[in-house]
Amino acid sequence: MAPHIKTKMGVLGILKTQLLCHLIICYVFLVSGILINLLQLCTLPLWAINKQLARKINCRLGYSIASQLVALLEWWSGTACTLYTDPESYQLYGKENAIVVLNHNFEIDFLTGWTFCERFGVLGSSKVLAKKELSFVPVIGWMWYFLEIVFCKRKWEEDRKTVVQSLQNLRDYPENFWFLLHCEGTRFTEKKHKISMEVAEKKGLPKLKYHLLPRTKGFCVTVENLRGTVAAVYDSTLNFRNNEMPTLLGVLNGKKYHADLYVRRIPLHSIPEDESECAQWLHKLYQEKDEFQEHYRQNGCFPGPVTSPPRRPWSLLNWLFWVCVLVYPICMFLLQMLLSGSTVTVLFTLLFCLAGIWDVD
Ligand SMILES: CC/C=C\C/C=C\C/C=C\C/C=C\C/C=C\C/C=C\CCC(=O)SCCNC(=O)CCNC(=O)[C@H](O)C(C)(C)COP(=O)(O)OP(=O)(O)OC[C@H]1O[C@@H](n2cnc3c(N)ncnc32)[C@H](O)[C@@H]1OP(=O)(O)O
Ligand SMILES: CCCCCCCCCCCCCCCC(=O)OC[C@@H](O)COP(=O)(O)O
Repeated sequence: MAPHIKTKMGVLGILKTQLLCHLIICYVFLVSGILINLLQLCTLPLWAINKQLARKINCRLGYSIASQLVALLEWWSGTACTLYTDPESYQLYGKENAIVVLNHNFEIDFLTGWTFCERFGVLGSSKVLAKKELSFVPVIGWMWYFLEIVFCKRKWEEDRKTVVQSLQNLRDYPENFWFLLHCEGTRFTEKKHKISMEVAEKKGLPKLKYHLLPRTKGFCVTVENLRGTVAAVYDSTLNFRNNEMPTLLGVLNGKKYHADLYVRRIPLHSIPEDESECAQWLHKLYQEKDEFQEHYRQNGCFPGPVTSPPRRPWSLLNWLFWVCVLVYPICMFLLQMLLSGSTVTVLFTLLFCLAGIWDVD
């Protein structure tokens, strides 16, 4: 490689680890996010007049928030996303509603999931059965309120009514959506795995090596309420190459990961209607998922053909748009402070700028 190219890449790499860059990224995300949340609030009166139009507008607004984090993964960190799936199913991704059943092992599961949504054009309308606490997270949680995300307290007696109602609301959703379910209900840890396998033993269910015992209520109620609306279940298993445990901070620092996602499309009509049979079906699915994980450990890849979807420019363009809109005013503000003539203001501004440039490593 020519030395000047190597140096250029090195400079970019160093830039990605700089606190100042991180501060700018966070500032752009937070300020644009709050602005978009406010715009979403403005669509409230429209819901009464034209609900479907309000939903479509909110999908676009939601896209503008979520795709910034996606841009961070696919453009800033350059993380590669490989999809293992059969070509016939590939043709249908993004063109139908689906329930996505995904393992939950990594901090950036949600971001990788979003990245696949982006590549198949369903990012703005993507849904999830999420824990209630996430609805209070500024920007993302508030955005989710307008995107009709289904929240649960993970106490079935309290959730039953609200989850069913929220799922019923999605029956006439005007955009194709993927509904994500982490049936394990929480992120995998060795401790949780041990407890969950004790539950499996008590219930006479086969042990799982790589997954927690799935909670079946959420899955069964989702299948029941979205039957006729959703075409298939996408059984998805995610791993990262080289046993990496990726983090959001790693992504922010520009660290490149490699995600491998194995997806099987299972038509919804092949899933039993009876609740206990449906639960049994899910347990069997998780035993199969365990086998796929074993295959990955043994071979470093999933079975089946590789058909990686290309990244699209929209997430990057949206991000650059917000950077242009929001970085200029803050630069002007800092300049004004520096030119203010007040020693205290100038000192504080300089200190602030230096703190940003300072290399914490
Ligand atoms: C082509 C590309 C394809 C795919 C691309 C991939 C993805 C993209 C898709 C979409 C992206 C969209 C969005 C992504 C963005 C963000 C996501 C972010 C965050 C979400 C993460 C979460 O919040 S996870 C937590 C919340 N979700 C869940 O919990 C869902 C699963 N849980 C359930 O379904 C539960 O049933 C419930 C929540 C509905 C109710 O829970 P509860 O516990 O009250 O009731 P249960 O009946 O389920 O449980 C009690 C029974 O469980 C037994 N038990 C006790 N202890 C355990 C244990 N440790 N493990 C297992 N089981 C246990 C207990 O004995 C009870 O048994 P019974 O026999 O009595 O029923
Ligand atoms: C651009 C600058 C970066 C700004 C930071 C953005 C942060 C976005 C946070 C979005 C959070 C959305 C998803 C979080 C996933 C998550 O939290 O899943 C919860 C599950 O594990 C279950 O949790 P638990 O069982 O309670 O451990």
